[in-house]
Amino acid sequence: MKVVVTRKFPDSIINPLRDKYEVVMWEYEDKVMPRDLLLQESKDADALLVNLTDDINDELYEQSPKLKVVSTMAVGYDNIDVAGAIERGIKVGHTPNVLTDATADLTFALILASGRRLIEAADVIRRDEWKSWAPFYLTGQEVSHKTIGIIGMGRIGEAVAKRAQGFSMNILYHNRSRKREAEETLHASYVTFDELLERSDYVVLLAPSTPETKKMMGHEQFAKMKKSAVFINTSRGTNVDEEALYEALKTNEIYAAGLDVFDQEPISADHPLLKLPNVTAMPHIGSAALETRMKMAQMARDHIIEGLEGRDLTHEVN
Ligand SMILES: NC(=O)C1=CN([C@@H]2O[C@H](COP(=O)(O)OP(=O)(O)OC[C@H]3O[C@@H](n4cnc5c(N)ncnc54)[C@H](OP(=O)(O)O)[C@@H]3O)[C@@H](O)[C@H]2O)C=CC1
Ligand SMILES: O=CC(=O)O
Repeated sequence: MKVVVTRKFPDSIINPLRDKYEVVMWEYEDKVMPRDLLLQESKDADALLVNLTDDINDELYEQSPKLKVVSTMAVGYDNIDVAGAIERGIKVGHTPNVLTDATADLTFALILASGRRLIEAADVIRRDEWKSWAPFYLTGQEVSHKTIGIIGMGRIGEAVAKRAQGFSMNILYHNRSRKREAEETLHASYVTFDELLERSDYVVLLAPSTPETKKMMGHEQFAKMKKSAVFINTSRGTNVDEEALYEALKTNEIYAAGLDVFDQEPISADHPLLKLPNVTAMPHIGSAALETRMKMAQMARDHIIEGLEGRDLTHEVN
């Protein structure tokens, strides 16, 4: 059987696949496998080990009759046509849980960095512009004791809430469904989307990218936020209307934003958002801790073996 791997992985990850199957692996870790090559190699492939930059869609399924497993090294699977896969009996695997803490850590780092202007302050020193201590120099927003509103209180949302408890924050959340257990253990209050926007000092978006969440943060939503509020997005860029976010930040309708994800990735340095001092931007590194990425790679690899051996995938999307 043939497995196509769309990024270069270390031998320790790939050798267990090589022991059993023919493996075709793209030669770069940091470059996307060209679409035409992916399509070419997928024609007789039994399984694909992919990531969030690969578009796995009908065009690919139609020309890959042997395909049995698509395993992505990510928890989000908005780049995969899951319904199309299921229709064809193709199993789809993803990597939840192992990246929850690392992504929650990065989310909280963005909360602190955006609220307390850390990147702006570090840049002042690098540019040799620090003149003296001053009473109101580089003052930001407090984090401790403030209200955090989590949109998408799932695995990562709950892990962010746990961190927020350590900062004595008041925790609000909004999901499509209530999570009574989380309300008890995390002392979180369920509120409507609008109430969350109106009351939160830190609005944190952690809902997946779906047709329902597309641009769920737009002009109307930013207008409802406090002028002193900080917006954090570690979910997907498609969940935000970036023009509306730019306007809200530029006109001080909101205080700041911390962003790990963008509508177009990689975002260009010319993008208007990146010209604003009150934007802290990261290149989609939510889960980028070495130990985490190794666990994700192992899990994604193991899903290939499980699927090709005819077993259920440990973390199957259905
Ligand atoms: N920046 C990065 O590097 C990373 C980003 N991510 C992103 O984070 C997302 C969340 O991951 P994870 O916590 O593991 O996923 P979960 O599925 O555990 O949580 C997602 C939560 O979002 C809620 N949700 C879904 N649709 C809506 C909606 N329309 N409105 C409000 N809430 C909604 C769900 O609750 P309910 O169904 O009740 O609405 C659920 O509680 C991923 O899908 C991915 O996009 C993940 C890892 C790393
Ligand atoms: O964005 C990352 C993911 O795992 O999803």
